[in-house]
Amino acid sequence: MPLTSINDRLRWKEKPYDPTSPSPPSATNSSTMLSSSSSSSSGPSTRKSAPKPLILYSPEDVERHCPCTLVFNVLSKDLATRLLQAMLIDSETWDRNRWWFFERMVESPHKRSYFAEHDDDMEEIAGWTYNGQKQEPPRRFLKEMEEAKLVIRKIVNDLRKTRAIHPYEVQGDWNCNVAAANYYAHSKESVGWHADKLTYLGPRPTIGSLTLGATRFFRVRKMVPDVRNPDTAGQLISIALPHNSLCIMWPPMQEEWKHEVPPQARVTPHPISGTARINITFRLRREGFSPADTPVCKCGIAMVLRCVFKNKANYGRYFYMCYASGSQEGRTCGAFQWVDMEEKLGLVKKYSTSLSNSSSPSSPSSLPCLPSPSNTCTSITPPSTSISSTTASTTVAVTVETTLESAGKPEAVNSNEKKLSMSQPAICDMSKVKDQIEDKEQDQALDLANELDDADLVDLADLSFEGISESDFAE
Ligand SMILES: O=C(O)CCC(=O)C(=O)O
Ligand SMILES: [Fe+2]
Repeated sequence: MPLTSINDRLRWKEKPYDPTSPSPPSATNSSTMLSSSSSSSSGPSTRKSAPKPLILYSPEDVERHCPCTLVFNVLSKDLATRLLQAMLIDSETWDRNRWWFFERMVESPHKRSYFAEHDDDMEEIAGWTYNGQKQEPPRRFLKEMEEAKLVIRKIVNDLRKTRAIHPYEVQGDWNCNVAAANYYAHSKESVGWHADKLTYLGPRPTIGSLTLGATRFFRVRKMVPDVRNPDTAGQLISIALPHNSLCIMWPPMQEEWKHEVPPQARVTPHPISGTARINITFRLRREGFSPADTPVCKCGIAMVLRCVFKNKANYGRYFYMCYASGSQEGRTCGAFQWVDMEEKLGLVKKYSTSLSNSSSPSSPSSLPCLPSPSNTCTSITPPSTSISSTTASTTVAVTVETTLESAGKPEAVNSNEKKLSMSQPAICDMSKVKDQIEDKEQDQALDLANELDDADLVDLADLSFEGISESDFAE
């Protein structure tokens, strides 16, 4: 019988024991494990300056530490079993991703396939380019995937009603019309550090990631220092994902965080799949971000849409860049172009007072919520608040008005948060954020996050490195 309430599903009574965990869950209530021991794959956790890794088992802890929601027992037991069985059969004909890594062709340490809901989606996905290469035509959603999609769509949309929706996100209902599926045969199969590509999903996507079969750790780390807690930049967070769990990655997960499924020493076999794990990421193929809307560089290959997270001056701006290096022996034409996301999304902007920290019109730092101190928009003061425009402070007063009619009046979603109204002006007082942290500290935290990337190159060179290897070619 399917569980009916989200609250039921968010509660997981039995925590699975995973022998590969450095700190297996205890019988006590505490499900957040703090451990300084490094996990099976080396990485930033070994660095002296890196904050201690966290290992999370409970939805409450996941919600607290990263922009993800974990839902246990998401499908009925029967549907989860049928879907796992159908995907195991289907996965026999899936393939590994291949791409150029410097001068050699490498392949992903897992198998992968794409699925589409409708015929139009099929045609469009057939035009998608990943790793600078045209993809195999997608498969049609299996009948069990259609069933799962309905459940996942409802959960995501119900939760979205309780969250602040950024103007760049899809407005109205979220749908999952495409899916990428991964097959990890055993504990050593993995996917490296990456963020899911925005090219065809658009900015600030929501992704529903379903796990079937063996429990694996899903690791996330924040690349952008949290202005309220810069020490956590680069912190490794491992989340145990058991059979029939849904991990919803909310924005700005793909802009500001990276994720991976690391190799493990061993996994506890699942009764149906043994050591294998199937993952299905349900996604929304977004209007305005089709191959026809994507610029092509001199290499004749679709460029990739990305967001700046390292450079402070351009932080949060989107750009297209050449992504041919994965397809032509590591060569790229170096093409680069900024995207005016507000214009692309048809948002109308009004700058109401002075911007002492003047930002480019195309920078989303001119929008409420950015830089985002957390996964939700918490630093929004009511529209009626008057704005100080003293030049010494970094007060940024921005009125944003969108052409979208969908949103209603502002509405409190909890004691601290106000739902962002799309049709009314919203004001973000940056001086409050700025007060909490000196510029220097921000730079240091940003440096730490960047340094951690360099550490990855050394430690994870054979598997993944941000920007170069499998990590960025995963999707
Ligand atoms: O297997 C997982 O949980 C993650 C897969 C993933 O990150 C992807 O497909 O982009
Ligand atoms: Fe991913």
